[in-house]
Amino acid sequence: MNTAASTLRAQLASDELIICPGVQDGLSARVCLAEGFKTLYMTGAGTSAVHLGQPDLSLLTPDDMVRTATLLTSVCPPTVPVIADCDTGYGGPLMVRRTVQRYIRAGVAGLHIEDQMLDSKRCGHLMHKILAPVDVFVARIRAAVAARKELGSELVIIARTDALQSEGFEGAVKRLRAAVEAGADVVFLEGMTSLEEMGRVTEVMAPTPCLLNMVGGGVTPLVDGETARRLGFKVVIWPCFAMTAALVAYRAAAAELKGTGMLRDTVDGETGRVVGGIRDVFEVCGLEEAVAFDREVGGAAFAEGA
Ligand SMILES: C[C@](O)(C(=O)O)[C@H](CC(=O)O)C(=O)O
Repeated sequence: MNTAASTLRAQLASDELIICPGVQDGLSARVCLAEGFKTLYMTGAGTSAVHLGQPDLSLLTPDDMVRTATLLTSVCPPTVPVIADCDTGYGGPLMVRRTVQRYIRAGVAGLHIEDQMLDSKRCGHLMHKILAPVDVFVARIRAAVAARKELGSELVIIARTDALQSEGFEGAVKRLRAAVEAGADVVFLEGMTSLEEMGRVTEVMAPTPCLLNMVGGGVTPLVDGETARRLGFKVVIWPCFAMTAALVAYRAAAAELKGTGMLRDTVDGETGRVVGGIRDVFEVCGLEEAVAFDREVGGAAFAEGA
């Protein structure tokens, strides 16, 4: 049987650039599936902002993350793998092992583990990050690799370093090399600040595939898919995609409701349907398929439709 992890491995082995929108809830995932994305990214920042209403500052627990992972994998077919943020692994090697195994059991196909300190961990595009010593980072990667082996999983392990800010390019690359030696499949240099750095990391880390993190309003210049490919990247994540789109839309709708006491429908000129109306939302969430399934297995509740 093809698992999501084996699908992700096949994507990594192909010529295609893997572009992953960042999602943190069922609706944002459904919208991306409908748009035809083949891989999704579960963002910690988005999970923190959307589920907790908190900034990306080490407030997430493994339970928060496993819950989000489970809801995402439950709406994705195994042909659409989910790559999940695993932050620092949330503790020492034993906690990393437990977390990684919970992610595997939740159906996650790939995850990244970083080298910030657990108690001061923050979004990689904020300042004054504090790094864990390299041997602590390597132990996290080794724990993830061992956890994968114990479950006979094909999970893709991505090593992320946040060392660029404090140790410079060479220091960061040293950490990535140590992580690859420990068994990481993909590397992620966080917080790059120039196209030059972006091209250099893929060159020096080859043949290990590199992940590029595109954060709106962050420190890394934003590039399109073609440029990312030309710079040598294999995976690109856009972690803020769903939360940014939601924030902008929430603000506009909140201002309208507050200002006028009502929200006007937007009607699609072609179909006459209300854009974002309740039927639109339910259909993105699989209304038709759910009704058909119920009918096919002999259920009577939706025999006349819904
Ligand atoms: C990739 C990331 O870890 C995430 O949580 O999605 C964040 C993104 C963000 O905070 O905007 C990061 O880059 O640290």
